[in-house]
Amino acid sequence: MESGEDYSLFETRKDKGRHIRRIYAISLFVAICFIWAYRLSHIPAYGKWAWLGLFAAELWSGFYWLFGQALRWNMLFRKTFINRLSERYENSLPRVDMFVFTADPIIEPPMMVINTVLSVMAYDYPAEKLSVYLSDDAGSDITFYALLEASTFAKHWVPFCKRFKVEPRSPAAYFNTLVSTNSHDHNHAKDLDAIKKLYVDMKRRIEDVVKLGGVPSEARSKHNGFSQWDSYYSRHDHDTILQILLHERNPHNSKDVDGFVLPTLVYMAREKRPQYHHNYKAGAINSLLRVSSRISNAKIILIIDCDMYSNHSQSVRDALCFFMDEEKGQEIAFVQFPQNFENLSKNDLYGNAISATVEMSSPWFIPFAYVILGESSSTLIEGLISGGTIKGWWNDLRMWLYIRTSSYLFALIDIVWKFFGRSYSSFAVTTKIVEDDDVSQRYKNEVMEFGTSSPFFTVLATLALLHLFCLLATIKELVLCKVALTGEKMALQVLLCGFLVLINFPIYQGLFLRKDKGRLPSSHTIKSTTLALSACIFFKIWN
Ligand SMILES: O=c1ccn([C@@H]2O[C@H](COP(=O)(O)OP(=O)(O)O[C@H]3O[C@H](CO)[C@@H](O)[C@H](O)[C@H]3O)[C@@H](O)[C@H]2O)c(=O)[nH]1
Ligand SMILES: [Mn+2]
Repeated sequence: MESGEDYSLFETRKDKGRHIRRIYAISLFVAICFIWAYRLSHIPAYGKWAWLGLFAAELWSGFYWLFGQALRWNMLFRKTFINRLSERYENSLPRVDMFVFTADPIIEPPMMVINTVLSVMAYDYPAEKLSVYLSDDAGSDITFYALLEASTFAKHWVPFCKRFKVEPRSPAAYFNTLVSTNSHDHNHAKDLDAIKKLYVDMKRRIEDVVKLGGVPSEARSKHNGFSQWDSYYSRHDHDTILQILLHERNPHNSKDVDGFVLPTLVYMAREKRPQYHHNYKAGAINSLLRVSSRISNAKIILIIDCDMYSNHSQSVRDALCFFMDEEKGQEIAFVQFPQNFENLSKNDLYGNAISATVEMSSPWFIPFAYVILGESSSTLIEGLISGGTIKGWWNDLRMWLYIRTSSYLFALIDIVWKFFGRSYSSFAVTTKIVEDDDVSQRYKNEVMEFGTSSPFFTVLATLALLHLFCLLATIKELVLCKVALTGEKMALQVLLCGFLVLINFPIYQGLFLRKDKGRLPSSHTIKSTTLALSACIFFKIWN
């Protein structure tokens, strides 16, 4: 057998710039050590505890940064050769089962779920070898209704994707990319209009059912699958609900409009009883493994959350390049695709928060400045290289600060609670941002999305208002010349507060200025203003 470079189905390359990257990382680490040394060698007599608090924060940020380097120290890039795969194996490709998970028709809207389902049904792969299973942990007939609609829409969508080599194959994501590009191809434009109309009609029907909170009896009577809900007691207490919507053994209802067979499509809500723990997604995977083994029994399984559509039609083939590589395939059991978050930020967020309370003229200022400037410019460059914008980078910086002051705080509270044997966490499923046209418009304009009500936002908004009050108070003192601060300290305070206010700007906008649906709910405006004002009054009296 041939072997080597020109034969393998994938190759692994090292990062070319790794030496520069490492030297840079080391220099940043040295600067961080200097910051720690400064904190330890300059402990003041007055305000000792605040100083040590800062040291603790910097120690944590420093270690956090250090752990992050583990991902960057030895970066590897992998490339697959799908042409070689199809040259050798096109006629003997293995079956692939695809598991999609959903758990709540409100938090995870059925439209989002079926867009994910459709994106994997339309993979560029022999359809008779593909099966899609939707696990619904809410056991919701609304989700089942949406999947039924999707099975009909797939008959048009899958051939459309193949005809025009559509990318990405989630209909919502694809239609979003079209806003700017005008099609010159007459056939394409005509078919596009038709498919869009089908999609919009389906979307309206599904959203009507969601608004209604149940499937109307007319729609129910069209499919006997709904009868499985007759014995349904609650989402925590029901029999197994299993419906095969598309299967090649049912020739009347398994082909697309061009007459080609579609992937198998199955809906499942596993049996649930209050006395047995369901074990979340892991429990659902377990049940689907058993069910799928009786229906399609593929040895390759792709697992995807309902909020993560597949953004490339070749993804299955990419994964197979690893599994089927003659030399190294035997050692590979698991392939992880990178995740891109569209409604958050393009990069993972990392960095450093170091309060620059050291005086600018002191040599100790250098490591502070180096770490802050060095880290922010490298994240900026990294962002720009991977196709981001300056505004996006600035938003990332914001998100990073927001996440650390809200979700980390809640995670800490949760851990403390758990330590005392209680669980406080009510977040079994992460809240998803519902994609509609307004939302995607705001996303394109890089406007932050709040919309939903969450205790996270109260914390964020209260802190943001405190920063604002702090800046106003400092400016007031400056104007009234009440305090004789040295120019340098004052400048730093204004700089720091000003920076925080700038970072928090979208929150003030969300609280007071915006009118759209993505603004902060007015209950938050009232709550956080009250909290921030009472904190101010409290400190005023206390001092
Ligand atoms: O009882 C449950 C709870 C959740 N899910 C599904 O599990 C997936 C992940 O849940 P989500 O709330 O979206 O969690 P995230 O924080 O977004 O998920 C991250 O963290 C999870 C584990 O905590 C991983 O499973 C995910 O892949 C990873 O993206 C979703 O499809 C849910 O529908 C279930 O099927 N059953
Ligand atoms: Mn998720």
